[in-house]
Amino acid sequence: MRLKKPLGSLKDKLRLLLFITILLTLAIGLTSIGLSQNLQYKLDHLINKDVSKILYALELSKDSQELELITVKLKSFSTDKQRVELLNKLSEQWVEIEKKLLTLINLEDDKTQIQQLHNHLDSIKLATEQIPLLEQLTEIAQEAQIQASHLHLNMNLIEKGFSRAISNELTQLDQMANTQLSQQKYTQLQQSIDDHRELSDFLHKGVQVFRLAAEVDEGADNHINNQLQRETMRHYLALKHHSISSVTASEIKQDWLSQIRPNLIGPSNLFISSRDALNSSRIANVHLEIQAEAAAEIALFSSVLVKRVEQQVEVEGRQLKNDSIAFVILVFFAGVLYTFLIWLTNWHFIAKGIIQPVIATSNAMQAIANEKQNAPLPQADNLELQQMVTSLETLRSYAAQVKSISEIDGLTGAYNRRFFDHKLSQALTSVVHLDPFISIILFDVDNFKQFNDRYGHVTGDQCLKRITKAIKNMPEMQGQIFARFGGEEFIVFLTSTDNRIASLIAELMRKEIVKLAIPHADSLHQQIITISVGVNTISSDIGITVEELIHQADLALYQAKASGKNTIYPNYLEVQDPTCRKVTEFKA
Ligand SMILES: Nc1nc2c(ncn2[C@@H]2O[C@H](COP(=O)(O)OP(=O)(O)OP(=O)(O)O)[C@@H](O)[C@H]2O)c(=O)[nH]1
Repeated sequence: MRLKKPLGSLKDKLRLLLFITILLTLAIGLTSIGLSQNLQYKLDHLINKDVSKILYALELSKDSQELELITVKLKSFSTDKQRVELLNKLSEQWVEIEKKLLTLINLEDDKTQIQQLHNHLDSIKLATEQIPLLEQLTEIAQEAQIQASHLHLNMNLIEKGFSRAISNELTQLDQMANTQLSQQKYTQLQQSIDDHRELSDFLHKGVQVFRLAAEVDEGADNHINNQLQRETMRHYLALKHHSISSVTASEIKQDWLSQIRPNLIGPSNLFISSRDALNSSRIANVHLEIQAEAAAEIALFSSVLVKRVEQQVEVEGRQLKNDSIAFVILVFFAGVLYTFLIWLTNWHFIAKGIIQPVIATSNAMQAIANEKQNAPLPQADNLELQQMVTSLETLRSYAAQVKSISEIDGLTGAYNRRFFDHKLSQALTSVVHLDPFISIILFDVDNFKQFNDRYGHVTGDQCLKRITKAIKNMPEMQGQIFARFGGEEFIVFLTSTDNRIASLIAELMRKEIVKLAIPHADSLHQQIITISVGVNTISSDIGITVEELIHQADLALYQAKASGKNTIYPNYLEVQDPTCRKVTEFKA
């Protein structure tokens, strides 16, 4: 057997509705907050992280390029002050680059990128560690450079002095030769000519030495400078071993050789200084290249990072746009769903649970008030409504009882006088328009006082009940208003029934009572209960009141009584059939 589902309370349902609404509101609210925070986070990430990353990466690239520029300048500085300034700038630039790398590490989420940034930090460390060495190398290079320049200058001055002195000596020899020629001192002249030639050769060789020494370049390749050195030394040796017979020229020779020698052979001669300058600046340049390479790598990394973050920003921006659209759509549909659910729950709980039952109850009450006993009651789907329906059922039951009380005679079960009057009044109102005739049958139990007196009131009551039952069960009485008129008097009214038919029915009624054969010792008619019947008929075109109609029926009854009882007396106001008045025709 299927168990009936217990009804829930509307109050509980409304509480549940409130709970669901709060839950729904909270769910939608929390989801919206969550989604908007997610969007906010993404936006923050885009603006604060990605954009900052691009800015720092761009600055990093710029700083790295500046550092490269410093390394280039450091390869060709001219003064020591400039060198020191450039080296300081180099250190500062590395510090700046390091700071930006650290900021980028903080901004970066990608582990590979972070690792790369750390690698660059390591190369910065190496580069900065090399700066003191670079300082030394550039200093040595510069000193060697200065030394070489100094020697060049020295050689230049010696060359000028040498050329001037030898030229003077040659001029003097020329003059001496001219004098000897004029004096025709041919032997001496020959000696002067020889001395002049020797000195001229010496000058020529010396000029060769100076020319070669001047070609030594600190910027040139060591191979070239070595060749120059060999060449110079060869010419120097030739100069040194140049034979000069003149004592004076020989002294001049020795003097100039002693001046030239330290510059070419000394501990820090022109070639050594040039090589030192070249080598030191070469090593410094290698170190500067390493620095420049590290900077270039950082610059390259920065530009790649910028591109990558730009692409990331583009993707994230697109994603953010899509997320924003999705968020708006989601919130819109959540709102629609929320409204729909609120409407649905309201409809279910308020419209269906309250308004519809109230209307149904109102209709049911209206029906009860209109005495429609079979009117449907509302369908209960909650406890409160169930209580209301139960009350309505009770009310309907009470209404039915009241109706019954107000219409039915308590003893006999026939209609009562009030109901009869009401129905007759209605019939009289309608008969004017519809019924051609309306007849009243009024009967009274004969000698009932004596019956009561002899058999008692209880038996009298039973007698009245049997009479009522017998009359009610007559086929002719079906659908007719049969009422207890008062005491032992009963009344019937028959619509659309003329006096003749009504009289026939009245006679059948009288016979029905006779048939009952209720013993009545004091009756003059076979010592059984009998009735006397008065019939009154009116036609529809006669305006008559209920009281008058009944009064006429009462007069007919009186006539029946007066005629010896157990008889009927038909009265018809508009007499069409005179035989109707002949009471004897109906006698049993
Ligand atoms: N048992 C009983 N008697 C009733 C009831 N109502 C009225 N009666 C009695 O009916 C009797 C009517 O008496 P009467 O008016 O003298 O009429 P009657 O004796 O029938 O005489 P007639 O009408 O001339 O034949 C009274 O004795 C009433 O007490 C009732 O409900 N039960």
